[in-house]
Amino acid sequence: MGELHTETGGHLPDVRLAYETWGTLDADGANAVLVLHALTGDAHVASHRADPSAGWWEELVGPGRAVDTDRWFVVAPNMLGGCDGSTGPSSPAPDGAPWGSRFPFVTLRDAVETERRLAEHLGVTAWQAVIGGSMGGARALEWAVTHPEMVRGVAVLASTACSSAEQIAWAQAQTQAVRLDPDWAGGDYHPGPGPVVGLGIARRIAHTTYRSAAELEGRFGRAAQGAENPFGTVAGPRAGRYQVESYLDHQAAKLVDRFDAGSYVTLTEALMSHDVGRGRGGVEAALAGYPGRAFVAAVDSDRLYFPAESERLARLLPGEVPVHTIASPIGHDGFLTEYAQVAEELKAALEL
Ligand SMILES: CC(=O)SCCNC(=O)CCNC(=O)[C@H](O)C(C)(C)COP(=O)(O)OP(=O)(O)OC[C@H]1O[C@@H](n2cnc3c(N)ncnc32)[C@H](O)[C@@H]1OP(=O)(O)O
Ligand SMILES: N[C@@H](CCO)C(=O)O
Repeated sequence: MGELHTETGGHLPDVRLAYETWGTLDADGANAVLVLHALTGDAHVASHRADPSAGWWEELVGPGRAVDTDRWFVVAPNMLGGCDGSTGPSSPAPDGAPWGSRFPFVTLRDAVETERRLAEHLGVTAWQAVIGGSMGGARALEWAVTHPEMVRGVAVLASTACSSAEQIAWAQAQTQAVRLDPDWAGGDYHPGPGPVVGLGIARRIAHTTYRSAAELEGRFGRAAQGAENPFGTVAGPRAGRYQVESYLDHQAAKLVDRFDAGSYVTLTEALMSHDVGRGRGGVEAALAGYPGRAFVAAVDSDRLYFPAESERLARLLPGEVPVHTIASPIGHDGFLTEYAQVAEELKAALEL
């Protein structure tokens, strides 16, 4: 994608974006749909011939699905700063060593600029829809506000127009957990293994906010993990655990296995900076300038991206925009597990 001067004055001499596509682009380049991933997601939204493994929104995208790949050319990039093929802190800098601490602070606007260049590279002239959940929804809104002439429809699931103090607070605990791990080494831990303890703690904090208290209670309650004695964690050398501790240990290990700590901090801080109203006279003024279609959905049990925030977003978008409800007991992650509930409404609202 060439060189990038970032919003806050950083410089990347040569940005690479990894992406996947489905379907065929028409000659006018306008039958396109952009799908944007959440914090630790990737470009693999759905299966395709080259990679038949299920994607994270498998039931949304494909032949005959709500985003019908027989009709639409679907594009999904890995975000700038990520670790699934796009340029991020673990990628080589011009001197061949990983960027590490030299990787600049990036914002969602910087990510949108790299995605705009990707559109140009692919020959896409307009998006019928830009769709995302959580951080993907935040980027989708940034797209709509930054390039309204290119965005005919936007879908924002479990997300907001700007990160709230509460969301920033949870995120800060996570970035601190990574940064305060001695193996972070100021961000220059490559080749690794790096701050795996800190990253694991960050995921435990994050994952708890992605789920609901009711789900954790119903699923684990106060049960012990197998024959382990939970009181062992306090009293003795035997590290007994509650079942929910074991579950979070597992979630932490899974993320540490598949995600780079530098990317985790970079993307988390990009999301903390999210504010479509920055430099545009505030959120209200920024959203008022978007003339396209909009679809907004919230998970009823979300305790990180409250449904009330989606209602505010819908009110501020021009026209009558209803908030569609994903009914799920699990919390924020419901936009990844039960999105199919709103797939038909999304298709209708964005004329897909
Ligand atoms: C694998 C990848 O590459 S994912 C790439 C794309 N990723 C993304 O888009 C990120 C977003 N995705 C996610 O965050 C998640 O995948 C979600 C939210 C969609 C689903 O979360 P999951 O962790 O799969 O579901 P769930 O909360 O039910 O946890 C199940 C896991 O907990 C484990 N588990 C359940 N109870 C316990 C326990 N008491 N102790 C230890 N582990 C436990 C299960 O064995 C299972 O393990 P597995 O995932 O290794 O099979
Ligand atoms: N579980 C998701 C939700 C973030 O909003 C992720 O890790 O990307």
